[in-house]
Amino acid sequence: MSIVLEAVNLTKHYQQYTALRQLSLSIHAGEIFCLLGQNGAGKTTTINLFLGFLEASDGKALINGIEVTPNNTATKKMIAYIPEVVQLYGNLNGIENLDFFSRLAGFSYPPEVLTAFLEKAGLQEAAHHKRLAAYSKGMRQKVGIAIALSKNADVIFMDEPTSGLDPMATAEFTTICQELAADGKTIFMATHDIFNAVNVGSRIGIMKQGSLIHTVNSNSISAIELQQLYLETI
Ligand SMILES: Nc1ncnc2c1ncn2[C@@H]1O[C@H](COP(=O)(O)OP(=O)(O)OP(=O)(O)O)[C@@H](O)[C@H]1O
Repeated sequence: MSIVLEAVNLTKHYQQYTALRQLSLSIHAGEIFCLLGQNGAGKTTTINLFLGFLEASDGKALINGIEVTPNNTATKKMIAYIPEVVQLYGNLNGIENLDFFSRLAGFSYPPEVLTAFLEKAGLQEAAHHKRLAAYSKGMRQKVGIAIALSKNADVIFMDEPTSGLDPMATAEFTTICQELAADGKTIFMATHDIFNAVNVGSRIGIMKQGSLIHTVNSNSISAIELQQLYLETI
């Protein structure tokens, strides 16, 4: 499998403070990588460096072998970002939001294709024509996933995707992520949800104070063991 995301000694300083310290990591196509760590451990900083929202102080972030910082426009086309709360237009419905945001990214699709993206993202058809203001957090997230699909992104970054989701919505979210990964999409998520990380992730990283301390394969560890390792690490 090809390496889609790569960090090479990736480092970020804010004045004297080091938020990310020499992160080296390779993530392959079809992987779901979950990054755990306490508040302030450096998870969002890592994502922001891959997104090109921040410039590295040292080292580099690469997407499909292309370094992010000097090639921001090219790498942005390969990725999508789903924040903790997906910002959409409350007075537009699901289809209209998807149409708007996919056009912003330079794509124009007929209604049946937009519908297919929403279905692939797990949004029930009955909701497609409802105004976003009536959507739950899980439904908004599905529109976010549909936008990522419409952009043809290879990599989807997610920040705290399961926070505030009920167990049913979390289980649905897990299934959708696994389907996306089976289609070859790469998912990188920052999360505090240890149980979900074991369930959905193919690999899990644990960060402490800007350093990646452990990476483990999810099939080699139980949720209880991961929780133990996490508590010993942080
Ligand atoms: N713009 C900034 N200026 C100064 N320090 C910053 C800035 N952004 C982040 N930091 C610091 O960098 C560290 C890492 O922050 P980051 O947001 O990456 O953590 P996190 O692991 O995502 O935390 P959380 O789980 O709370 O989202 C924190 O100590 C934070 O205060």
